[in-house]
Amino acid sequence: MEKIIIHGGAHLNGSVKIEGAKNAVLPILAASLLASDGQLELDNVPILSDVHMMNNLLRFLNVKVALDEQAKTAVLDASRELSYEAPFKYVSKMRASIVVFGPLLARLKHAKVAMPGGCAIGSRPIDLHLKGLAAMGADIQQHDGYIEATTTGLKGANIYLDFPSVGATQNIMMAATLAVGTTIIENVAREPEIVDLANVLNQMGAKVSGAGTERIKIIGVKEMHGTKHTVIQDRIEAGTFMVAAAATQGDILIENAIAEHNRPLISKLEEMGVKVTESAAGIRVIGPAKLNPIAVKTMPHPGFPTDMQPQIAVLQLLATGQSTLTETVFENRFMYLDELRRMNAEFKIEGNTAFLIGPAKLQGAQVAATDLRAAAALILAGLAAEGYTEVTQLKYLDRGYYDFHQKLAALGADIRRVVVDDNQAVIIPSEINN
Ligand SMILES: CC(=O)N[C@H]1[C@@H](OP(=O)(O)OP(=O)(O)OC[C@H]2O[C@@H](n3ccc(=O)[nH]c3=O)[C@H](O)[C@@H]2O)O[C@H](CO)[C@@H](O)[C@@H]1O
Ligand SMILES: C=C(OP(=O)(O)O)C(=O)O
Repeated sequence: MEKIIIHGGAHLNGSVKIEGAKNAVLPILAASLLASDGQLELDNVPILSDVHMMNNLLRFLNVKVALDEQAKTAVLDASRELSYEAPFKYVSKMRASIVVFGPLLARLKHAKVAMPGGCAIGSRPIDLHLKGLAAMGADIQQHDGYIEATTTGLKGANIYLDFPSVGATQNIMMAATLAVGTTIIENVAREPEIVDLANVLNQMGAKVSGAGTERIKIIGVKEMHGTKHTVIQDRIEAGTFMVAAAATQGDILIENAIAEHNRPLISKLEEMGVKVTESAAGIRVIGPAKLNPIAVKTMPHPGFPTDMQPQIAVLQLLATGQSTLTETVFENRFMYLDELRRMNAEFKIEGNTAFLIGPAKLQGAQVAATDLRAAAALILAGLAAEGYTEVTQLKYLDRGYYDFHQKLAALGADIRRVVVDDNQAVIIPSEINN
């Protein structure tokens, strides 16, 4: 087993570089399935366990995938005959694997994908994905833990999403690229990662317009081909380091972070009294001695991102006074708060709102991550706590953060990642970088 051990109290200082976005690269990797000709060449690929998982799934589907971990590039060739079936083994650990469904169906007229797994933050149904694909002429059956769809050929349709689901928008958008006729999707997700995917699709020969607005139009084309693309920066990783600076009275320049993608977080940090400056070099964040309490409510983009909810909670706990945190996107994303209670956090939860009582005098403890962003939040809490914090279940952290403890150590944190035996004795420092 591995764990991260943090001795809290350091004021983080310096600059940190942000990786390509997990939530952009995963659907873009899946989009490679649409190219019957040429290679999709990607730069700024984050080296994460989710990326390895998506690549393994694509390899199983007979896509040729070459990942260069040093150069952070990936080259994908889906010009060979593809398989239509994604078995449970390849999709069980990653929710995002469902985004192969739309491209497979569009390219092969047949897709069979096991119901995906992922972090336990909510029930995460896929009804909106399926409703959209059915409107385009897919015949969809659910059986034996699989969703299977066939079609004689997808046709353009008018689709309204009841909720601006990121995955449903991506799946339907990708399926529509090779459909006959025009598809209009309304009430779509507007996340920057949707825009990045639309840009790649257009470079691959698709005709997608409106990404980033509430309505996306896709005019179907006959064939798509490879292209070159640089994945956008990870706004959630950037946001996590912004909170790290704010929580430790630190001073961090988050290099190459895109402020435009992090407006709701920047606005909330400023409300708390954190100094945020934007420049061509990135975003500089200086944490004050005293933080103001605030109210935060997660919303689809451009609202406050649910993927920053556990991290901002740590900051709210450190603020002087009571803050509120309302989660409207996922129904079960407060599990990490019970772990923070071990570190002396005080809160109460009523419905989908947590009342966080500050200023918490956080103390080091042994805690276990319950999901990806919970892992980041527990580490942030450890940085601000008195004494030693040990965080386990690092498989969640590795889904979305590359080199996290090394990046924090380079900023002055007293943090290390170790392998321990069953008696919790340290065997060796971990060789793992992410
Ligand atoms: C790989 C990736 O990009 N993951 C992100 C993506 O997940 P993901 O694409 O799974 O998130 P969605 O936007 O689809 O889900 C948002 C909400 O809609 C619900 N829903 C979704 C689809 C559906 O068919 N039916 C339905 O009810 C979900 O249960 C959830 O409550 O967006 C989330 C919301 O910003 C982020 O937290 C995830 O990090
Ligand atoms: C919830 C997340 O990701 P996923 O949708 O891949 O589980 C996340 O990135 O915080």
